[in-house]
Amino acid sequence: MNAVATSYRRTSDGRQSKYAGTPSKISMRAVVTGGGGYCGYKLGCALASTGASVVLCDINKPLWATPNGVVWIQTDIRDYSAILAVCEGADCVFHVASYGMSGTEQLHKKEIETVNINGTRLILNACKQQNIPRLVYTSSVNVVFGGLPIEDGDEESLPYFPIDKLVDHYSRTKSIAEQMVLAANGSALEGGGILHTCVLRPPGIYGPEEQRHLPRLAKIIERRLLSFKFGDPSVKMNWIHVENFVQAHILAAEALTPEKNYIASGQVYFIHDGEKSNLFEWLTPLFERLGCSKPWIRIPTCLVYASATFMEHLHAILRPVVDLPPLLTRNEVQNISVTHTFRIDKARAQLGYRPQKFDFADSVDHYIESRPQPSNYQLFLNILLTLFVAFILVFLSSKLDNLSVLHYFKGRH
Ligand SMILES: NC(=O)c1ccc[n+]([C@@H]2O[C@H](COP(=O)([O-])OP(=O)(O)OC[C@H]3O[C@@H](n4cnc5c(N)ncnc54)[C@H](O)[C@@H]3O)[C@@H](O)[C@H]2O)c1
Repeated sequence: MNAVATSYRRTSDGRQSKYAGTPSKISMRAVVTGGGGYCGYKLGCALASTGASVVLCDINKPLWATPNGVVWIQTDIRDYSAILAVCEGADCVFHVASYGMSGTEQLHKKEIETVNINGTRLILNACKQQNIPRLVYTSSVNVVFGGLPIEDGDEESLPYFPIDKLVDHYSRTKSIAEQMVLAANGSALEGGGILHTCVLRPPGIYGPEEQRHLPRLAKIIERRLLSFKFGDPSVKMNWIHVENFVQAHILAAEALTPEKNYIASGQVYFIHDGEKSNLFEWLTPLFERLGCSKPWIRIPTCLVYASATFMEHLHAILRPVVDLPPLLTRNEVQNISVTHTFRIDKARAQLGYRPQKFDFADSVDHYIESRPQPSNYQLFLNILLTLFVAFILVFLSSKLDNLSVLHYFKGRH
């Protein structure tokens, strides 16, 4: 607890905020769960730069140095006594931590459920016990998108996608956690007062030093595993730059205060850059900077979906021996091949959210400049993987008509 107290005393004086619409000075004691991860860390640093004192609570240490006003405390959000200690004296919790969003993590059901559902429950309980009046929850567009097209959807008209029909544990658990957070809005705090909660639903996040999507996509492209494209070229999705993500979170926390009439209390908001694009077009700078040609072979989405199903099963069978990451999961195939775009009018109107313009190519440049060069062993592995995937695709093509999963997928479109 000393570390927390020390960090709180180190509250810096007000410096100018570079985040549009956010106050230039924030006197807040904030806890950021998942603060060791990309977005949580950036959020914590931005809060500190505006004068807040910040505790990053995460099982993992941030990859980057913590500036003045920020302290990292190793905390598992499934450990209630640890959370209680970290939350003591805080004014606002940004609950950013999650598990299982992409790649092989998506298949680790038990970890996903304990972190995303149980962890969220404990965080909410800690807010009530430690009299923390504000909680901003980072959710995901996946709570409403489950593989059926959504064009310019808004918060009021889109229902939750039925939980039992979501194909991945991450989306299912984010949906359950989001609903728990909203249900907790208005709960009594133990020392008097009320807990105000709100939810932000970002799409895919990008930015310099992003660790989750960009390095993985680059690897896949370099291994020529993305030599094919799938899905209709008119399919669109949104993205959000990490600085816009940060801006929205700071504004949401402000909008849970009496000064802002608690306007965000019990509300959900879609947030993104205010643009939509086709994934394969959007990735053009990455293909170019890696010196790889853009995919020109178009293969049926149902074939890719079948491969993803096969790879998920293979992963489950082999997991006791080796954790073989699937190239794509079913959820990722849906994300790429089905339009899902959202309106951000509500965030603009109620939070004052004003997304700044960013170029994905800048994040790619940053990645290319800072990454280590691939070794000969990695190049050899790339060739092996390319052959393996080619084999699976040929095998599945020959079985195409016999796979019931394809009939299922075809039936949805
Ligand atoms: N990255 C995206 O494209 C994207 C898209 C939509 C929504 N989101 C949401 O945004 C949030 C942040 O995403 P990110 O890209 O920074 O992810 P990230 O993986 O970089 O960060 C998540 C952090 O949570 C931490 N964590 C996991 N289990 C924990 C536990 N038991 N206790 C404490 N900490 C734990 C991890 O160590 C990690 O540092 C997440 O809630 C995610 O669901 C992300």
